[in-house]
Amino acid sequence: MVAIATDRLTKIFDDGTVAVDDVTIDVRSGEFMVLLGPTGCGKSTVLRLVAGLERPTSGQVRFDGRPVDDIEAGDRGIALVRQDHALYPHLTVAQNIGFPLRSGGDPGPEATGRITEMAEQLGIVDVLHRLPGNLSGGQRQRVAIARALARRPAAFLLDEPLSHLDAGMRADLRADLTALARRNGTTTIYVTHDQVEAMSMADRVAVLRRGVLQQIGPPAQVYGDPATVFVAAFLGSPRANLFQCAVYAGDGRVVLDLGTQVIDFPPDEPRSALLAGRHTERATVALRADALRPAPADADGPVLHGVVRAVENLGHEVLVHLETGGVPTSPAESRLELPDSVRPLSGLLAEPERPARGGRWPGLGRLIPRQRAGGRPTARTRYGFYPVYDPELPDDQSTTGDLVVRVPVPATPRIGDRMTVSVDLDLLLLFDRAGDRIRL
Ligand SMILES: Nc1ncnc2c1ncn2[C@@H]1O[C@H](COP(=O)(O)OP(=O)(O)OP(=O)(O)O)[C@@H](O)[C@H]1O
Repeated sequence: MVAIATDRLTKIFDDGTVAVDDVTIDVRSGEFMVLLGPTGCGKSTVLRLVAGLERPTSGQVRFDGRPVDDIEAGDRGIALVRQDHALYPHLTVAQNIGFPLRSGGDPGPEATGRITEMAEQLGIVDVLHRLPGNLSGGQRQRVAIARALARRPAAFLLDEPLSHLDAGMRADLRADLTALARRNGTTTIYVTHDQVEAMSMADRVAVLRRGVLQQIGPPAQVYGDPATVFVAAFLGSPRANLFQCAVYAGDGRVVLDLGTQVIDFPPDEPRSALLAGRHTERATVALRADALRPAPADADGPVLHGVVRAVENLGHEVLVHLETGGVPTSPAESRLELPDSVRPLSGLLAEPERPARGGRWPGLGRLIPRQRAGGRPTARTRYGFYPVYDPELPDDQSTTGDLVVRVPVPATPRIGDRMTVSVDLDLLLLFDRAGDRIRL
């Protein structure tokens, strides 16, 4: 099977849209690579460039190390399946699967054997004689996949092939497709905006945002060790809780100041020393539900307190939304770039309002949510606004000021209850104002 590489691939469309921006990805022979990102991030364009359906503005696509710029799409030996499966309506399932074999000049009996083999692998033997119009959406997509794989392509490209299907069919086909690709050892590039598909199917996942590659790695690594705040926010269900904070070190304490409360770090350890070196820096703290555990109100160690605002019962567990007074920034408002916000905080601290050294916690309580005319709370600090959230995340994926915590069903609290959660500092993720990870 072929190894596919994109080398500094860039695609700028005639209208000036930069769809793919300097993307370098190596897909190993036989690997299942998932391109993941929100709509419009350039996933399909990368796929179309690999397939030869678009020409790059700059950069190269290579198969087994050889540039394929001069090879037409039809001669690249790859199969492409999209969500709109485009079967021939007047041909039976068997004829559809066999179609590429016929045009490829395969002898009859061999083609018939291959059709049966593919139908068996995709669980559609029973419908071989039917016309596509008499199939379910899931069956049609299975036929499209069987047809694409029938002529043993060197690589298999799939563009959101499951997005039209209902949840049950999607889950079935997801598992079958992964097993099929692995069994045949086909190099596969699979495009999706669905993180569950990415996490469950990929050998490695490449996360794209606005045409730029954010991170590439095995799913568990990208989830657990995200390189950017965008990746942290995009992967995971429930979504990571993102809060603005300021690093504060003084009086023998190292804290992340969330405005109305703080996350304490034990003072005598290496990561606290690292953090202390960032004293007064503004950052984003990402807390996944995995990092939070209900705790007694007087628990030792780093904790956050809140009031239960909503309870989502998922059957096996409960997601509790806690109002903690933390400061989110809406995606729309994160576009704000006030002139102040590009000035280093140290400079601002040098100004007359600078708090006295060694005094009480001047940083605490400075991050106060303030209601603006538009009604949305925004970060209001003495240091100005704070555009740390990602405008690319659609509204339903953006965070509110809530902290979402998993709670076992028997311990379900009521709305209005006060709750304390302990914070696992090993799982706490911190990002600088550019959205890049601060590794502690
Ligand atoms: N032919 C074109 N001309 C101009 N702009 C284009 C063209 N094709 C795509 N784009 C733009 O390029 C960007 C990337 O598009 P692309 O389809 O690759 O994204 P995507 O991540 O696959 O999104 P989706 O999941 O919605 O398909 C988008 O802003 C899109 O509008």
